[in-house]
Amino acid sequence: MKQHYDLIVIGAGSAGLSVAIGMKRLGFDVLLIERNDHRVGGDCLNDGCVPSKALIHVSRMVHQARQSTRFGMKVDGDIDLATVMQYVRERQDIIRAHENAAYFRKAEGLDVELGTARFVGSQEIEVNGERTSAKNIVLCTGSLPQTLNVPGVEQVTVYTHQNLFELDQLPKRLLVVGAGPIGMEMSQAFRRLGSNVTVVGSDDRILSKELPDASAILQNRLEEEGITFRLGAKVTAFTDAHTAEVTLADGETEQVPFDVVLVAIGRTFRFDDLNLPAAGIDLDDKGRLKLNDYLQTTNPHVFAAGDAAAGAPAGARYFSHAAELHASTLITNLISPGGKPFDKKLSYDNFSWVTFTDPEIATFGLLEEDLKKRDIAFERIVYEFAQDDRAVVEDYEYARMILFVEPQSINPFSTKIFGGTVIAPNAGELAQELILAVQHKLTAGDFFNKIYPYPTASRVNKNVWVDRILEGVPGVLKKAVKWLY
Ligand SMILES: Cc1cc2nc3c(=O)[nH]c(=O)nc-3n(C[C@H](O)[C@H](O)[C@H](O)COP(=O)(O)OP(=O)(O)OC[C@H]3O[C@@H](n4cnc5c(N)ncnc54)[C@H](O)[C@@H]3O)c2cc1C
Ligand SMILES: NC(=O)c1ccc[n+]([C@@H]2O[C@H](COP(=O)([O-])OP(=O)(O)OC[C@H]3O[C@@H](n4cnc5c(N)ncnc54)[C@H](O)[C@@H]3O)[C@@H](O)[C@H]2O)c1
Repeated sequence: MKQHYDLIVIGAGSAGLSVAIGMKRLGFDVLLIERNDHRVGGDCLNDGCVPSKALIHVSRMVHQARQSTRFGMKVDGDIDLATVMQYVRERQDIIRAHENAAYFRKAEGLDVELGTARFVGSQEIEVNGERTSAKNIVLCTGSLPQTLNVPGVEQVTVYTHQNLFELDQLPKRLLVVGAGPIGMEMSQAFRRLGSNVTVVGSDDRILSKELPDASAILQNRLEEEGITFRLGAKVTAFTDAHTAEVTLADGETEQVPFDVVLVAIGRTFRFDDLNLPAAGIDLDDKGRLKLNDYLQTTNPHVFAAGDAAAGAPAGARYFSHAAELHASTLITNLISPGGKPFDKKLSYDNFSWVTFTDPEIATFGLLEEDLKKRDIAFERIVYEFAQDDRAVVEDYEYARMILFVEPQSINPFSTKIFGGTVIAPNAGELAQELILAVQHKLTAGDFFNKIYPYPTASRVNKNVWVDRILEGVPGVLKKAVKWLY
């Protein structure tokens, strides 16, 4: 470790790796600090995206195998969770082979220090008993699962995403507290692997950050798969190590027995070990880093990226690709000589995310509430997949696309998309064209004039426009065309 760097990055998760590698490749002298080698890759690799998506993959295979009994196949027996988790760990190890301290030192020439960093001055850090400083420092320290503080919780082994993937026996009864993305992805995965799953969610619908259409379609599918929901409800106590007292929406209470309880009720932060006061870095009233539009803390030399940037004025987005967006925004600003007036503000206008349930939910661009808040005139168009041949042959007619688009004008080909949601199998892939369309202001005509091979699933991206365009051609134009014919 040197005495001084151009940049110090604390935390080697999605955010820290993007900032550190990006700046190093641009020729800067960068120190990356992470608690220990096993944490390199952060939540995403170790106990977030990667293990959850590997588990979802296995559970989908099991589910599809069971579905084939409909066609006369004989499928029975139970899965062995230890073997499933072995697969999950193998997949993580493949990625870990190129996400570890030794690899980044050799392949990227990064200085990587394994230890817990703390501020000892405005631009000075102490790690492993040694001090170092930098022109700028980026906090990429992530977030933690919120804890469920109810009476009796001390008698319960509470699982969060941090220890869920250590389970080696399938719980017969899984209680999931929280109906957000972790709760929904994991409920379905465990249900498909064979657990009886009950979900307790405090909002009156699942995935309350999504459009109500998406919540309703997904809940219906999950109920068909056998998941039980208690919504508008809360776990108010644990009466013993395997029983939760749930207060329901109508005020009644219900005792819910369980073998394992997974708590996924959002994120929180702990900054105590960083000694932020030594660097003049303030927190906001929610305990998040106080940030401006440029991801700068109250110390002008210290910035934040990734989950740690949840206090940004643009809002909180807890995603690996949000960390990448923060990293590119920061790097652009750090290397541009202009200063504030020319710097890039963090914006989520072109942001998107996917919830990897089956069906998936992909949400992108400006949301309905953004459009209303900004007083932007829009129309909501809905495409039911029941009209699509591919959806019919593959049995997903329930799927739906909702787009927020410019109001119909004299030229129906010119309509642009502001944003929307697709709920369908592989919605994350179907939506990629739409995401590009939002970002590059493509028009209805661009989709209408594209020849989509029949019957690709993404033909829906054209079909959503067809009726609107044909009906939108002005009558006088139709008459003129007929007269000329
Ligand atoms: C179950 C689950 C599934 C998810 N699925 C997806 C998904 O499919 N797609 C998606 O985009 N997002 C997903 N996410 C969210 C995504 O994992 C996070 O948004 C992302 O990992 C955040 O990255 P980060 O770099 O900000 O933080 P982290 O990955 O948490 O990294 C922060 C690092 O900082 C280190 N650190 C903290 N303090 C110090 C210190 N003082 N000194 C040294 N090191 C320190 C920590 O050890 C940690 O490794 C999921 C999350 C969970 C929990
Ligand atoms: N596919 C993906 O990209 C993906 C997958 C998983 C997680 N993530 C990220 O991880 C973050 C954390 O996920 P999460 O699901 O924990 O958080 P979340 O905040 O998105 O959802 C938690 C849900 O729990 C509810 N809740 C809060 N307190 C409760 C209580 N006491 N009892 C019952 N319900 C309660 C909340 O109202 C909310 O609906 C998400 O914001 C998401 O960005 C992303």
